[in-house]
Amino acid sequence: MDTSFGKNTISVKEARHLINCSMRLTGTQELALPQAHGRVLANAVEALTQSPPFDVSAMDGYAVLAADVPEAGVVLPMSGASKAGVAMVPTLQRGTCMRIFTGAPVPHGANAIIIQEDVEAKGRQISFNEVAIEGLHIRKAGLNFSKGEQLAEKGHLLTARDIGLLAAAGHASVAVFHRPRIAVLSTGDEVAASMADAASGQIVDANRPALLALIRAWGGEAIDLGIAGDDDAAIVSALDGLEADLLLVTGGASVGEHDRVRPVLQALGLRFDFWKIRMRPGKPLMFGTLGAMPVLGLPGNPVSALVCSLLFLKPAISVMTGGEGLGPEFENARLMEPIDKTGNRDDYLRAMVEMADGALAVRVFAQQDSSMLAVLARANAFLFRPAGAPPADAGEMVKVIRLNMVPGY
Ligand SMILES: Nc1nc2c(c(=O)[nH]1)N[C@H]1C(S)=C(S)[C@@H](COP(=O)(O)OP(=O)(O)OC[C@H]3O[C@@H](n4cnc5c(N)ncnc54)[C@H](O)[C@@H]3O)O[C@H]1N2
Ligand code: MOO
Repeated sequence: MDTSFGKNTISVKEARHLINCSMRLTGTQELALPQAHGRVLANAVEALTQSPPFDVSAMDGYAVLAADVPEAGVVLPMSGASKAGVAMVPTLQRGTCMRIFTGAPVPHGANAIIIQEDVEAKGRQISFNEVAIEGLHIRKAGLNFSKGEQLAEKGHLLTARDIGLLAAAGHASVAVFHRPRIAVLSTGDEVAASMADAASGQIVDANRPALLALIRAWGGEAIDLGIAGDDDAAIVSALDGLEADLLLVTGGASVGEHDRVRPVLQALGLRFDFWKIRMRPGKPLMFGTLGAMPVLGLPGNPVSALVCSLLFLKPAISVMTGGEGLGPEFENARLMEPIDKTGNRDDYLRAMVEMADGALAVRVFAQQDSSMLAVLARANAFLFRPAGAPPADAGEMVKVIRLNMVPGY
């Protein structure tokens, strides 16, 4: 634990571990399937029924016993029909055929479907222009899934595809984790809520809107605490009565005497786990707990705040909803242009990746200032360089994080 607030810095991995360890699992609730979209499953889900429930036809045509149509030119009388949705499965008499429609149960005694384009119907006499092969155009019972088969794992984020699948498997509702309640407070005398509110010398708050959006995209319930200026009373009042699973504060994490967040939180009883990590951008990240509530203090620079969100907030939300709290995925890419050596912090450089000769290629933006949200918004990747990495030439392999692989980022 760093209580000196000055010299010691910890690695991204250590910081993520400390943050994740402080996250508590939210409770669970049962939600009707359409409402469960985007939520995280609290239990594994099994099929309550098999699909299809019985052998069904995949085509409109005629059901036959394959042995009755061993060659083209056979003529069979039509003895009835099988339609989708009927309660009774009909029985096919040998030496006859039955009209059948897509999704209808295959009659007992039939084992092949000849599509209607391959027959000539003269009244009830059906002439087959194709040979019947056993199993042709039949979807066997349980082809899609069988009863009791596990269809989704605990911790899975439900997509629209899952919702359809679980409905087909007989579920009307599922147990999901509550959305973690995550509060966001922007700080700083210079920060205004909008252009209309901005006095001379102020800038418009970028971090709070972006963080609120990320919280929602990553499965949390966002609580907007607004903006507090650099004065103790405003910060205390913004936090008054707050009940949240995590508090995010942006700005005021650094060392200036106007950076009031840290001293105020400390006066309120915040127990610090760390302050400062070996990464760029995002060095002055702080983390601790205020009573039972974890508090993540993000740097005020917008790019720093958003890089830290990807590396720490997303995993933290995942832990609170039963996930493993892993960091973003790295992929290999070939450098298109040389890059400089890295300093004593891990670097997350704003970059562009593209496909070249079937593999990822990457180049970094010339401007990497952590205030430049315009560059971050244009970037589609971070190029990761570990602290102390030497210069790298065009053609060398490097690690990248593709931003369009991260939902909502
Ligand atoms: N002497 C030192 N100065 C600084 C250090 C340091 O180690 N020694 N670290 C620098 C680094 S790195 C960062 S990152 C910033 C972090 O500063 P704070 O977290 O205290 O943030 P502020 O000073 O309040 O703001 C920094 C920057 O970001 C703008 N900002 C703040 N909030 C918002 C917001 N909600 N929306 C848009 N922009 C925001 C603010 O106006 C400043 O320009 O400290 C360095 N300084
Ligand atoms: O770490 Mo600061 O976030 O470099 O700008």
